[in-house]
Amino acid sequence: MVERRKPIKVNDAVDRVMKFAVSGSVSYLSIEQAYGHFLGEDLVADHDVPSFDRSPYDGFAIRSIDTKNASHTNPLTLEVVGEIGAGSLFEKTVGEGQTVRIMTGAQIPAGCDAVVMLELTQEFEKDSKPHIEIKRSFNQGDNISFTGEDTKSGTVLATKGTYINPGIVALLATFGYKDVPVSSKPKIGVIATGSELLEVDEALQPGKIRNSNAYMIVSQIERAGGQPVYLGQFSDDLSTCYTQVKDALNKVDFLITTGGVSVGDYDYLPEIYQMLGANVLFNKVGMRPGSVTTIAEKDGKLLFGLSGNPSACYVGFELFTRPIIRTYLHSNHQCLQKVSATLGADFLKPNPFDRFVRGYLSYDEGKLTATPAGLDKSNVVSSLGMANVLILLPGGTRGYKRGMNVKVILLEDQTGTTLESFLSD
Ligand SMILES: Nc1nc2c(c(=O)[nH]1)N[C@H]1C(S)=C(S)[C@@H](COP(=O)(O)OP(=O)(O)OC[C@H]3O[C@@H](n4cnc5c(N)ncnc54)[C@H](O)[C@@H]3O)O[C@H]1N2
Ligand code: MOO
Ligand SMILES: [Mg+2]
Repeated sequence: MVERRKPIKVNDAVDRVMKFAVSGSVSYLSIEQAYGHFLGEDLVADHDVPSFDRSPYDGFAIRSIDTKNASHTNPLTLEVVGEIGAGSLFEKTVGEGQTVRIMTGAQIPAGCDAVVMLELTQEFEKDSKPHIEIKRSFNQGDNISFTGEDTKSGTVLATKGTYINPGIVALLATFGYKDVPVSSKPKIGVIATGSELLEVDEALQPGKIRNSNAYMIVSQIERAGGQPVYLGQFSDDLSTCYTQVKDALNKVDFLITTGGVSVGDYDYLPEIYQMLGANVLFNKVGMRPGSVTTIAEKDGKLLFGLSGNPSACYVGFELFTRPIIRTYLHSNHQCLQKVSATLGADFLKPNPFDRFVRGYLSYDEGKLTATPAGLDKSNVVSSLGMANVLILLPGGTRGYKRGMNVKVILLEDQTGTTLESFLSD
């Protein structure tokens, strides 16, 4: 009689795995390479931005006091005593009745406290000297971009573990990070098991399939921020698979295997964990797909035994491996975000287990709709291509009808959420 496995709840499973989460080290990359990595330390402004009062317009820097009585009927004439573009300085102090032609981004000259846009002035020559006419008054500070108005020195602009998007790259450059401290990516080994597996460039043969999981998982690792180390595909042979898994553990931070975790004659992973003396955290989860997901730990190193079925493999990775990767990268938003959406199609099949249905989000007049992406079986691959969310349908006796409110897990989001909020939502 085959062992009967006792399923645990998805949240308990996530919690058990996360007890073994560790953070990695910090290394340096040039700013050109930093995009797509994760900050290895807090990004703190070490100077005010801007670091000097500057003009937000092309125009004239003036002393507002001079314009006190200026109006349409009483135009004010000022002598233009200089001209500065961005990056240049006006070295003298501007005096009464004087102005300096100034370009966007240039430092406000000493003596001036406001800027008039070019369009509001009339330029002319008097006594062979350039002058302007202004027909309204200005207040102190009008049209000045003040020191520190963008950000003040000492402000934490992004915390350690933040995903480096193009905006973060702009901040890194602003604060002079030629070399950027980044979280070192965890090395994650990938082994595919199965005697039915063909290489991706092999022609189909009777009873065989191409190994899609390995390439899918490698991409999921990259999307999550890890560094995949593909170690190959192996036939269902106990001693080969054992040796491969044992050797792999010395080379990587975590190891993912796909296939061989169920109760079939050639499902060797449970035996391999036993031979390794690994501590199996669970081998059955109350979820579909991915109920056979098995996770073990050997000397603190996690072994993710993901299902061979493509959709089950995919979901198991996003729920259990991704938060481990993000923790390694120092993120405190390790888990994928959950948001509310309207279910876009009936899903009438009830199931005692929680379902994670591959779906896609659409945005209809500000309303989020999540629609199942295709056939919802754990052995299908076709529904994965369109999936950008997992629609969470809690287990129970009822089916779900179009229009109902559901939670969805955002697969492509980089912000994430805390473990606490993921588990409580
Ligand atoms: N008697 C039972 N049978 C099964 C149970 C069960 O509880 N009792 N669980 C079913 C569930 S649920 C799943 S999910 C699968 C899990 O199977 P394994 O993780 O042991 O994976 P395999 O047996 O190796 O393969 C399953 C399936 O996936 C295909 N596969 C495997 N590797 C790949 C790959 N790299 N790329 C693409 N496809 C792959 C393989 O050909 C099989 O079709 O077990 C059920 N059975
Ligand atoms: O682990 Mo299986 O995916 O529940 O189908
Ligand atoms: Mg099997």
